[in-house]
Order: sequence, then C-alpha cells, then structure tokens
Amino acid sequence: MEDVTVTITGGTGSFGCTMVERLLTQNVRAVHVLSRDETKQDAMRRRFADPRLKLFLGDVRDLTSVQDAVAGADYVFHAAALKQVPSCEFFPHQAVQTNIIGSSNVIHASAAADVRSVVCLSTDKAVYPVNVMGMSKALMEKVAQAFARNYPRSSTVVSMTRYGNVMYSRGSVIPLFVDQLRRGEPLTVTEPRMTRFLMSLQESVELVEHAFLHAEPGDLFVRKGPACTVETLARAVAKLLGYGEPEIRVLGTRHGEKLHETLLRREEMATSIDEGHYYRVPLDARSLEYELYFDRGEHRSVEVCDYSSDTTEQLDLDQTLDLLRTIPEIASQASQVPS
Ligand SMILES: O=c1ccn([C@@H]2O[C@H](COP(=O)(O)OP(=O)(O)O[C@H]3O[C@H](CO)[C@H](O)[C@H](O)[C@H]3O)[C@@H](O)[C@H]2O)c(=O)[nH]1
Repeated sequence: MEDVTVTITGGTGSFGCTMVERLLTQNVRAVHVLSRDETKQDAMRRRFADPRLKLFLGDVRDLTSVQDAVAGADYVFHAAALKQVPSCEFFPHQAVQTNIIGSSNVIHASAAADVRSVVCLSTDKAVYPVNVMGMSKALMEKVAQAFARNYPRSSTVVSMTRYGNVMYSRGSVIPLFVDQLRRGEPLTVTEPRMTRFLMSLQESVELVEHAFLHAEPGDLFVRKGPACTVETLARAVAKLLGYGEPEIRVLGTRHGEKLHETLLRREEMATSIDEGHYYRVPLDARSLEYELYFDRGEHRSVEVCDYSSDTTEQLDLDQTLDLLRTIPEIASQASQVPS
C-alpha cells in the first residue's frame, strides 16, 4: 500500500470506516471516500483528522461524482449499496439504480481512469436470490464478470467478494439482541433453526485485501467460515453478557428471508480453487458465442454440494461464545460482567 491512492465507495459505512482506519496506518498517498452522507463524512473527517483522507460527496448513480472520486486511484473498493432487505423489496427501482447501474458506473469509470484493481463487495444473498437486495447484487456480479469477459485487454482487474453476515454490523441481529437484553425484553428469534455464516468486520476487510492482491479479472472470492443457528446465537449473546438463559419469543421467518444462506453454489464450488482461508472462483471466460453456452456441458458440478450455512462447520453454544469474544464491541461489554 506504499504510496498508492485508494477509493472506497460507500466509504462512511462500517466496512469503509474499518478499511480507512487500516489504510491510514499504512503509507498510502491518499484515501478517497465517496458517499452520500455529509454528516457521516464530517464525523469521519474529525475522527481521522488526516490530510490524506479526501471526502467526496456524491452517489454511485451519478457518473460524474464517481469519475471525480476514482480519478488518480490505484485501487477501488466498491462497498456502496442498498443493503436492507425490506427497503429494496419496497423500492426495487432504487436497488436497480444503486446496486446495478451504480456498480456499472464504478467499474467503467475506474477502467477509464486506469485504476489497477476494483473489488466489488457482494453478499451470500446474491446466491439463489429470493429478495430484491440479493437479486440486484447478483446482477452487480454479472455486470462485473461481463466487464472482465468483454474487455480482456483492459488494464483494470475487476473482481468480487461475497460475505456472509458481519457480526455486530449496524442494524444487524447481535446489537438488537444486546438492546433487548439491556431493556429486559425477550429475545426475538425469527426461526430457531435458521443458520447464518458468521464473519467479523476485520475478516471482511481481509477478504477484500486478499481479493485485490490475488485477483485475476472476473474472480470471485469468499472466506471460509463457520455458521450457527439464530437460537444458538441468541443464547450465546445472553450468556456472554451475564443474562443466563434468556426468554425467547419466536417470530417466524420474515418476508424475503431464507432458512439457510449459500456462499457458493455447487457449479462455483466445482471450479473453485482452495486458497487456505479462501475459495477463489475463476471467471467463466467463454466468449459471446451461444454454442459455448448451449452445446457444452459441465460434468463436475453434480459431484459437489453448495457451500451453505447449513453445510459448513456448525458452531455449538460454547464455540459461538468463543467466537463472540473475538468481537471487540461484545468483548468490551462482556468484560464488565462480574464472573
Ligand atoms: O429480531 C430478529 C432479527 C433477525 N433475526 C435473525 O438473525 C439472523 C441475522 O439477521 P440480520 O438482520 O442480522 O441479517 P440478515 O441475514 O437479515 O442480513 C444481513 O446480512 C446479509 C448477509 O447475508 C447482508 O449483509 C444484509 O445487508 C444484512 O442485513 C437471520 O437469520 C434473522 O432471521 C432474528 O432471529 N431476530
């Protein structure tokens, strides 16, 4: 990261802030943050107080603001997205604008600016998508892959990462459980058997770093990780914070939710490369010839399973407790609990 400029779209979110902090501790030339929220930008400016941090007010939907933010960048991390399942469900056109067209703007503006590498952040909800958020992220992936396929001579490497649930991210279930415990309310569990991959914010940042260090055009990366049921998660949070056995109120599966999430589907698993903590799925680089899609089959994919939150390593209560202890926000609260 010596003397490079990095642009982060959606850079005032949880991922962006963690990434900015990490980059500013290195010898980067500049970090460009593109985001819509001037209040969060102001908070970020005060927090880091570093002249290398340049804040760009704008929107990925607006090509000019993207062009300004990627000018002079060596790397682009594309984290800007509409991520909430219900809001995308109610306003699909907005998800199309930000997650698909906005992503296309970021990729094409970066290529025009000779950026070396663009990493687009996606989610497990893009696999077998059942809601607009997942569907629009799946199309973002297709846009990124199409760029790699259609511009083989481009000097810009476009790759993708898919995340599972990031523990303690804003608006997610763990901070909700913490609030409910503090207020003396029962923990609302949607479906006790529902499973989710668990990932720390730190690991999500490392996944993006792995992608830009190792990506070939069109590669998709996921981090291997464990999962647990939401019931186990609820019990673990309560135990860690000294609340013992919590009262649980079962809500039922919410609209647009899946019982289990999939990080890689079997066809992707069949072509994936095991890179230790990560799987890398190379681009299906067939050219735009219809015969290649219709007349040639793939035999390996029936032999393997999806990489899903119910087929990966399942954590029990004690293992979930140990994992939660590694999350700084929870560890600091747990340390105040008398033993
Ligand atoms: O009151 C609640 C709320 C949620 N859950 C459950 O807890 C799990 C996690 O829920 P979150 O709301 O924390 O996360 P989601 O899986 O709904 O989605 C989140 O993780 C995704 C990745 O899979 C995306 O990053 C998305 O933006 C982000 O909201 C789910 O099984 C959900 O059903 C409960 O049991 N009770």
